Amino acid sequence: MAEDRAARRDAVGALGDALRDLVDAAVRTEVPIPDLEKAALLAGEITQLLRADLREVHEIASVDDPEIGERWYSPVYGPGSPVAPPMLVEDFPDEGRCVGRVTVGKKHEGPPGLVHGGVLAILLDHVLARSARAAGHGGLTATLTVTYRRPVHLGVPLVLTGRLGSVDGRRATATARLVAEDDPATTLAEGEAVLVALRSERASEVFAKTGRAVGAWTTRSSDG
Ligand SMILES: CCCCCCCCCC(=O)SCCNC(=O)CCNC(=O)[C@H](O)C(C)(C)COP(=O)(O)OP(=O)(O)OC[C@H]1O[C@@H](n2cnc3c(N)ncnc32)[C@H](O)[C@@H]1OP(=O)(O)O
Repeated sequence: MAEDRAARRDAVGALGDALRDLVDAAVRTEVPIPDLEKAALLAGEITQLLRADLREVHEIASVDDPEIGERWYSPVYGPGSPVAPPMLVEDFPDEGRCVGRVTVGKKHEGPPGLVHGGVLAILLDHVLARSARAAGHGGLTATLTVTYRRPVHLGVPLVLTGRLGSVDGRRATATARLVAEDDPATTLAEGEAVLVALRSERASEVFAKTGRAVGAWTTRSSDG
């Protein structure tokens, strides 16, 4: 009997939570060497359990909805991803806007106590692309410009706002701003992007190995 997808999503999210706790502990621990060795053995046992049934790298997860673009293992927002911060994102499609909320922990540290700049770039890229997609202009990031204005500290609740700018054929522009939740007047970082929607025949080529429909990366008309 096919598994219930909602129940599987719950289980994937619970494993994601547990693994994120594990990763946080792994990058912060100062336990003695024998405990590190024991933890490595235990982690190996978990790996063996999960490897009993693996997807190929291009295969889309059974919990995903590729038409809408919902990805349960997204490194940005995926509930099942051990490496995602994860960011919670809310779409406001009528306003061409989306808002992400995230607190970045030790695993994404750059300079001591600060968030890695590459991690800020991925968070900005996500809200930039998503603000366009939510308004019906799905596309790949063609250019991304990040301006780092202030150091961003670990453990601080952050708010990222992406806004769709102009749309010209398959090309859209978007801007994004990153602030601390408790100091919304101070810009910590900004992003600008050009997003280009794939022609449908090109999308078929690019995503052929997934064996699935991929409407979310083209200019959308029917997927929702
Ligand atoms: C709910 C989930 C939300 C998920 C959000 C996830 C966000 C993730 C975002 C990403 O990370 S995307 C992954 C990283 N990006 C890529 O992999 C893109 C790789 N590059 C390409 O595939 C192609 O270069 C690209 C699709 C961007 C453009 O190829 P095309 O062959 O479709 O472009 P073409 O040359 O036909 O140009 C189409 C239009 O775009 C314009 N264009 C293309 N590249 C451009 C560029 N770099 N800058 C400005 N404009 C550009 C081009 O001028 C033209 O404008 P016009 O129609 O007005 O003439």
